[in-house]
Amino acid sequence: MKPLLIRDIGILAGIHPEGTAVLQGSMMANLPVLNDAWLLCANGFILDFGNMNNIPTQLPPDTNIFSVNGGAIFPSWCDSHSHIVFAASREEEFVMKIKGKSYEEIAANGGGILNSAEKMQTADESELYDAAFARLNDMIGQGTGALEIKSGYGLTLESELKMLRVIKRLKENSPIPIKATLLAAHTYPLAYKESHQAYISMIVEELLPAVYQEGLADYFDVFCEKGFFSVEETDQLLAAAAHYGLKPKIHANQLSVSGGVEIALKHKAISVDHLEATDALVIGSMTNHYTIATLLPSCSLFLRIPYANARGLIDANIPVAIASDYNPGSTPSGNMNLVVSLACINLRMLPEESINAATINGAAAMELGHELGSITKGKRANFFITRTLSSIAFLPYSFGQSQIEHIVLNGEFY
Ligand SMILES: N=CN[C@@H](CCC(=O)O)C(=O)O
Ligand SMILES: [Zn+2]
Repeated sequence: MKPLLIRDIGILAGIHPEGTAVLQGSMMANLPVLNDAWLLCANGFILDFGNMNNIPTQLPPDTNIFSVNGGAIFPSWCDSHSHIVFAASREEEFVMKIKGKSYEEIAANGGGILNSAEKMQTADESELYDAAFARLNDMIGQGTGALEIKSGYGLTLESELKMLRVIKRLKENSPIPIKATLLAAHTYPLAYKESHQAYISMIVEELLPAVYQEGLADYFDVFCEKGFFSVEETDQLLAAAAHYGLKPKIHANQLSVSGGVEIALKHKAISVDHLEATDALVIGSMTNHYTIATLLPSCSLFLRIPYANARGLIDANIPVAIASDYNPGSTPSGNMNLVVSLACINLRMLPEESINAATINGAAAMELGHELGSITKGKRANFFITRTLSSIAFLPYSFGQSQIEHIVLNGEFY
């Protein structure tokens, strides 16, 4: 791998100082930039950067020199919440929603997660892998440079393991870091509708030990919601997962104020995700914890549900990340550029706040902050190069229109 010097960078964005772990409160609006810059990468990492006035004259041998002619560079998006392993799309539910059915009504009639789970039972593992790899590739092309992927469409021992093995293969073959999350507690399979404890026992006594043995998961997730998993069931599951060293990243308060946030905080969750239904009490309970609030504005757009109270969370000094939630039901899109625009438009986050939420705070929500999420010396050289931008704000402002011209991963053009 040859060293790479990029020159004539109009805006080099996200040059957070070494050691910046996560941003909260007013710091979220601080996106440090350098204008008229160069950037040097070697062995897959960021070696140095500076102003064009001081471009290095002594370069490592064989350095490739590339001018971006005034284009901007941003650290790759760190997408900390996705469900990209699935067997089939669900556009029939999309049409049902257009005709007036709600997400809950569709789910209660065997659609939703159960619809995906039924198809997962018979899905071929290598076909699942190929389809997920194609989605991953699309996301990388849209600027994503780190990704979390959940199971949760298996809902049986065999199918959850099948999904996690697909994620493991994606991890092994992906050019970007991937974190795996066990989400067997996504919904109750029909057979367990009246015997929740039997399904929980399967997760605790069979699935968790098997997942641990094969090293298939980094995190544990529960959909804590009315009609899905109760607070008590979530508590029980998170305690069991902790025995296997799996920290929580949970779905909470998507459809109602569920108590999921408080139980996640009790178990020291890395993040609580969704929060479309969040009142002042929930925000109050999150202050003085390190748990990140991961907001998913494309899900609100697609389901026509309320948007999370990002301003309330930021004003209460809670670190906010944003992520795609790419899945076949509530968010069939993994485009983080759109997520960043929606965060500005509908979460009323400033462009700087949105970009930080999708980069450095997204990395923190996957415990990858030491290697990703900013343009910092020593970090992995994952970033994207855009056309010339009149300002940082132009990126989210030009919503739905890609400004990306090149992707660099591990210090090489992708
Ligand atoms: N809410 C739970 N899980 C997914 C949707 C799953 C589905 O509908 O397939 C979400 O994050 O939105
Ligand atoms: Zn989700």
